[in-house]
Amino acid sequence: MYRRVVAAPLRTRALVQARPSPALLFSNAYRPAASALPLARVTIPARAVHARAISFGAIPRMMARAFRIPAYGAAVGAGGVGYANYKFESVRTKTAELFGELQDTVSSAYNTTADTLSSAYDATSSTLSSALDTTSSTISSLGKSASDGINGAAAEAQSRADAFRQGTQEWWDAFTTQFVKNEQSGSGSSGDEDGHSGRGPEEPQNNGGGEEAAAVAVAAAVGAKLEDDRAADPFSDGSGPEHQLLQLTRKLIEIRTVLLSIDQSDALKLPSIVVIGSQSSGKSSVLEAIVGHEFLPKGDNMVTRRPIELTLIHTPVNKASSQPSEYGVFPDMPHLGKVTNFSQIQKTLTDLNLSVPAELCVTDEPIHLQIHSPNVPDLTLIDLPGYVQIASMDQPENLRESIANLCEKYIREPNIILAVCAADVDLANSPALRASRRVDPLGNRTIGVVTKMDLVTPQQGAQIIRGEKYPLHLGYVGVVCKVPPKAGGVFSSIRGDSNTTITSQVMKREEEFFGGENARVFGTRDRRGKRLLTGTDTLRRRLMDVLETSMASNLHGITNAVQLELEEANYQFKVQYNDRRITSESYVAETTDALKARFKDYTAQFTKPAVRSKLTNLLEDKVMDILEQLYWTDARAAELTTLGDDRKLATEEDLDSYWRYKLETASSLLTKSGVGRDSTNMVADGLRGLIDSIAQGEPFTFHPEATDRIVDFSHAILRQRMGLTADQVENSIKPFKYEVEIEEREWARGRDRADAKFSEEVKLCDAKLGEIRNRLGGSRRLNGLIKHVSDLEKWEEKRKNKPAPVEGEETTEDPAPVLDAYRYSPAQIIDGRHALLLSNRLALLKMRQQAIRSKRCRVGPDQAAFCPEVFLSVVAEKLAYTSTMFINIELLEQFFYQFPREIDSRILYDLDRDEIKKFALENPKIRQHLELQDRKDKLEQVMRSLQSLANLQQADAPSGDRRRKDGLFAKFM
Ligand SMILES: Nc1nc2c(ncn2[C@@H]2O[C@H](COP(=O)(O)OP(=O)(O)OP(=O)(O)O)[C@@H](O)[C@H]2O)c(=O)[nH]1
Repeated sequence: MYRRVVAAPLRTRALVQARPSPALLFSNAYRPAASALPLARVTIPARAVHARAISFGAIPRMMARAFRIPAYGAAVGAGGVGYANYKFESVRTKTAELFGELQDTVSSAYNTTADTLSSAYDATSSTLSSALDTTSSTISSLGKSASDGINGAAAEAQSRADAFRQGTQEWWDAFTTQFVKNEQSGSGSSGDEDGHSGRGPEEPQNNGGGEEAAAVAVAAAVGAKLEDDRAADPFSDGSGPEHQLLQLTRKLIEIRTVLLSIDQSDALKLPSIVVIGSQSSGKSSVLEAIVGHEFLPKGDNMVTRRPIELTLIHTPVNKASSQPSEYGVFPDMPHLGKVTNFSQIQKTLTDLNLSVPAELCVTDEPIHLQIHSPNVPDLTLIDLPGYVQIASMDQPENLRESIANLCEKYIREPNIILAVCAADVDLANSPALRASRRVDPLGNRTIGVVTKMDLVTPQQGAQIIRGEKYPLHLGYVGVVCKVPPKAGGVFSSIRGDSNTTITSQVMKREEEFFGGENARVFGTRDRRGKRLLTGTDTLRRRLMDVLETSMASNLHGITNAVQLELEEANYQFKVQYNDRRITSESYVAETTDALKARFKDYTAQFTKPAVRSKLTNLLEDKVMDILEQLYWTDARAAELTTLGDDRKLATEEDLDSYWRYKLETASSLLTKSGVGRDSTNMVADGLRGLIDSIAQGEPFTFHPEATDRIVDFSHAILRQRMGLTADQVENSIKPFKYEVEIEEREWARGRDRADAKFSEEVKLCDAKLGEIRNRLGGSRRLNGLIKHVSDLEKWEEKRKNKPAPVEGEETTEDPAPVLDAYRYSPAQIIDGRHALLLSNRLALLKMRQQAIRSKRCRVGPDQAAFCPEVFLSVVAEKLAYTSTMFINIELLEQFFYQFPREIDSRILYDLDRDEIKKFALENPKIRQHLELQDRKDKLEQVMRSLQSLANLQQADAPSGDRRRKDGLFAKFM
């Protein structure tokens, strides 16, 4: 169906024309000089070697296809010669038609062939002469009539085209080489390219004549080369029509995979081959024979529970590459990578199947597996759970129905059905055939595979695959897929035997079974005159052909559907995203940039004045605590205010040492209160709050894991810096623990701040008192309650201070102020106690505020003992100032430097491709954007592939059209 045109070099053509015609060669008259041949080869230009890779393999294959010449025919002997005679007639007629097409190819291939033959002749030069003599005498003994026949056939061919002669010359060269070889070895191969033995009873058994010899020779040359080619690469990737066919199938399989990843709608589906059959009918054995490895789950406990979508990808052997040429890939589990061990593939498949709970038993969630191998054809196959007759006790009741529904879903159009039936079970009972008939009554897309042919007699087997009882348009193929047991009863398999695949073992066994004596039975034809199809190899090739044809016939519909989907996707992309393309990577980069920018904005809260002010507030709160602890609770507190008003006391030196020590204690309490730790904690808490707030805003609400990461690493930075910072701060304020020098200006500022702080405190107390007042219902009630609580406390005090009673003396108890007890609830009593405290505190605060505002406190730092509030406020400010400097250097600057870098390294660079993708898809808006973009891209990719397929078909138009115009599956009619 494909034609290649290769221009032959002039010198080569001349050489071809110098060869004798086949007619002459078959006659007794021709006696080639043994020495002349090698001499002739020497003249072939070296560059012609290059042509071998392109065209040498194509000739025998095409010839074999065209002539259907059995390679086995090469066996020299009377039987073989008889068969050759029969074939030669068809050779003679078909060659004339085909040589027109083949001429150019053959001519160009001449260089290569001649080159090959040259070396072959060199190697056999010593025996060539005698071999040719033997040949000639054999031909001679076959009779003159045969010779005439040959001459006639050749003359007819010669009259049809000059080119035919040139091509024939080529074939003669091939023939002579092979013939000599066969003469020497006395052996030949058997079977045609479809795997048939080609030894059917209808074939003539004529044993004599030169025609037979010619046919034997051509068949031998073609067959041997075909076998050579197959051995090198059974699904050749070389040039030539088969290559194009494979390209077409492969491209369609690629397209199918992309389409499946876009969506599962039926409109965008290219066909696949679905394997159905009852349990133990041999489905797995057939698939494994096709793949060449034992890799499917095995076991009694219904181990196939999910559809296994198998994509076989033919990969040519690349000896130079260190990469494995044979491996499996689970696309849904990329972390597994290339699995080269097929036992591992089997284990993974078993685990994936058994992950379906026993109570469910089957599910329609498929497992995807790709197998790359030089030994597999490009195919897509779906293995389904086997039909069961009745569910066992531990299986769900509706199992039969579930499996049937699952198969029903997969055998819908456009899929091709591979209905597997065992030969030893009546086809009438085959659930696979029954299911396929429902959806494909004519069997237009059903291939029957009859397994276990060895379990019935050849006659019965042949009868089944004739398909007369249950006809299928695509027919039946009989196979024997059980791998022969090794000595010791163990099935031989690929494991531990790298040179033998299951395929070769199965093929060997099938060759024995369908060949030999059984060849008479299986070599017959069915009612439509078609050969019975037998053997796994035939099945493989048939599947390739059917899949390719089916896919190609779906091409038009798919192209239209893809075009429509693409237009819609383009429109949506324009409308929704204004054609703006994004990637997961760009989204991550944008997000981290935004995070850094937001972080920078927020850091404005951490300027030095801002931190200083916060620290000052912290320390002033401490000051208030110290004042309360040392002064406000001191019974002599009022005394200090009075002393301050005493004009006789000029400086604090004139003051009672009690107040001077008190001031020192207060100063010490403040400077030794853990300022380093507290101030560092305060700033670090501020930073934590900042990070929490920016990491929780959009878009991080969609990325909980990333948020946790940010929080974790920012906290880690802080933890790392905090100890050091606290120590540094503590060291820096150490001098203030011994001496505090105060300037006038500082004192004045401290006084103002102390005054303000007291005002604040007064306000707070007022507010609290106001709350209690409101709760009680007015000032009168508040005052009454305060008085009552005060009396109560006095009574309690008195009672506490009362001396212990002397034994024997009568004791008298002062009555508690119970009168008002019934007027207040316990909660009000508690409020009353608070109110009493607050009013006392208010009185004190107001008194001390007066002191702070007094003339004395305005004088300056030498009056510090009179005005501890002002002094402590100044110290607090100094501590805050110094602490801020060191916190800024040791903590803030470090954090501001490290945090953005950590964002880059922990989010931007630390994520691998999958994590980046996962991150982007977490954001629903981005996911929609990416999904639409991905869909559009894939549809465009599919459109491009479809376009290139159209080009491929156009390039192949003459033969391709011929086949297509006959309609779907025309080649199998
Ligand atoms: N004699 C003979 N036995 C075969 C042949 N093909 C398969 N078997 C045997 O039949 C049994 C079932 O074969 P499988 O390939 O596991 O059948 P299956 O349809 O995949 O079975 P389930 O996965 O259980 O549905 C195995 O013991 C095979 O060895 C054959 O051509 N001849």
